[in-house]
Amino acid sequence: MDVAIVGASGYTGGELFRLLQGHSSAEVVAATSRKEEGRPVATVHPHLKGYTDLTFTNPAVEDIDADVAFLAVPHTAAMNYAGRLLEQGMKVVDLSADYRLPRGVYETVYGVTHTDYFEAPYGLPELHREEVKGKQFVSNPGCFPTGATLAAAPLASGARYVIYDSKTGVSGSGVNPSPTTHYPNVADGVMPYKLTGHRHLAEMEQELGRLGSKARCFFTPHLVPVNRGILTTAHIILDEPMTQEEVEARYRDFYKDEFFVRLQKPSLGAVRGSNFCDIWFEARDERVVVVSAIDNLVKGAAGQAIQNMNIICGFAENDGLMTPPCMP
Ligand SMILES: NC(=O)C1=CN([C@@H]2O[C@H](COP(=O)(O)OP(=O)(O)OC[C@H]3O[C@@H](n4cnc5c(N)ncnc54)[C@H](OP(=O)(O)O)[C@@H]3O)[C@@H](O)[C@H]2O)C=CC1
Ligand SMILES: CC(=O)N[C@@H](CCC(=O)OP(=O)(O)O)C(=O)O
Repeated sequence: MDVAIVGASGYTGGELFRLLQGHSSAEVVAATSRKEEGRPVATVHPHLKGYTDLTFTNPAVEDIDADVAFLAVPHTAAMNYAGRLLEQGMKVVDLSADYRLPRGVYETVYGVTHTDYFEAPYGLPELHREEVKGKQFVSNPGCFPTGATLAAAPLASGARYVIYDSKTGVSGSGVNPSPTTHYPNVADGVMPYKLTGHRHLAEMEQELGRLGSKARCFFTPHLVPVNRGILTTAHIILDEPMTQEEVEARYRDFYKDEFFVRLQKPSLGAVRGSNFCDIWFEARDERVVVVSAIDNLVKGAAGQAIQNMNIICGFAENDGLMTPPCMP
C-alpha cells in the first residue's frame, strides 16, 4: 500500500517515516517538502539513512498519488490538501488541528477562517474506534488532549472539575527554532505558558462532553527541557468520593481491551518512541490525581495517525507500532 507523507521534513513527518519502516504493508512512496525539494530524505533525517533512497518532492496537490496520505503540516495548511486528496480517492489522516473541532469553535480558537470545512471523526481510537472504522478521513487529536483525555476518561461522567497540568518536551513546537525553544532558554528550566487559554483546551472540553461529563475543565502547559514526551497530571474532583480500589477497578475495566494504554506509574522514558499511554492514579476522598505519559510525537501524533490508518484500512491496529519504547 502506497503512502504519501505531506510535510515529511518536519518532526512528525520524520516520525511517520521511521515508524512506517516497521509496517507490514505500507511503503512510503512520496515525501513532500517545499524547502527541501530535491534533497534526499536521509540528509534531513540522518537517522533514516539506509532505510530510504527517496528524495523530497514538492508536487501540486493533484500530482500526489498514493493510497493513503498523512498531512503532517501546520493547521491552515492541511485544509488546502484534505478535501482535494479525498476527491482524488485517497484515504487521509490529518495530524493538524484543522478538522478536530466544529467550524465555529475552530475559527474562534485558532483565529482563522476555515476555507474547506467538513465534519470528521476524531481519531482517539480508545474512545472513538467505531466512528473511525470504514472512514476515508480521520482527524488526529492534539498531543496534549490525547494524554489528558485518556487520563480522565474513566472518571469523566462523575467529575465536577478536571484540572490538567502538563509538562511537554520541546519537539511539540515543531522543527523550526524560535526564541522559546533556543537551548539556553529551555535548558535547566521549566516554563509555564498559556496559563489559562491554550488552544487545546477546546479539544479537552469537547472530549469530556462526549463522555457525558458536565465537569468544568482547566489546562496549564509547561515546557520542560526534554526532547519528547508529555506528562499530564489530572486533578479530578468528583461529585462523590471513591476509594483507590474503586478507581483502580474502573480504570482496569475501561481499558481492558486497549493495547496502547498501560496501567502503571508513568514516566516519559517508559513510553519514549512508542505509541503507549501509561496511566496511574491515587484517590483521596473526592479528589483523584491521575498521571499519564505519552510520547508527543508518537501517541500524540505520528503513532496515533498510523493507528488510525490501520483502523480505516483494516490492518491490525498495532501494525508498525510494536517497537518497544527506548528507556532510559
Ligand atoms: N510536534 C508535535 O508534537 C505535534 C504536532 N502536531 C501537528 O502536526 C503537524 C506537523 O507538526 P510538526 O511535524 O511538529 O511540524 P514541523 O514544523 O516540524 O513540520 C511541518 C512540515 O510541514 C511543512 N509545511 C510547513 N508549512 C507548510 C505549508 N504552508 N504547506 C505545505 N507544507 C508546509 C514543512 O516543510 P516545508 O516548510 O519545507 O514545506 C514541514 O515538513 C502540525 O499541524 C502540528 O500542530 C500534532 C501533535 C503533536
Ligand atoms: C511545546 C509546544 O509548543 N507545544 C505545542 C503543541 C501544540 C501542537 O502540537 O499542535 P497541535 O497538536 O494543535 O497540532 C503548543 O503548546 O502549542
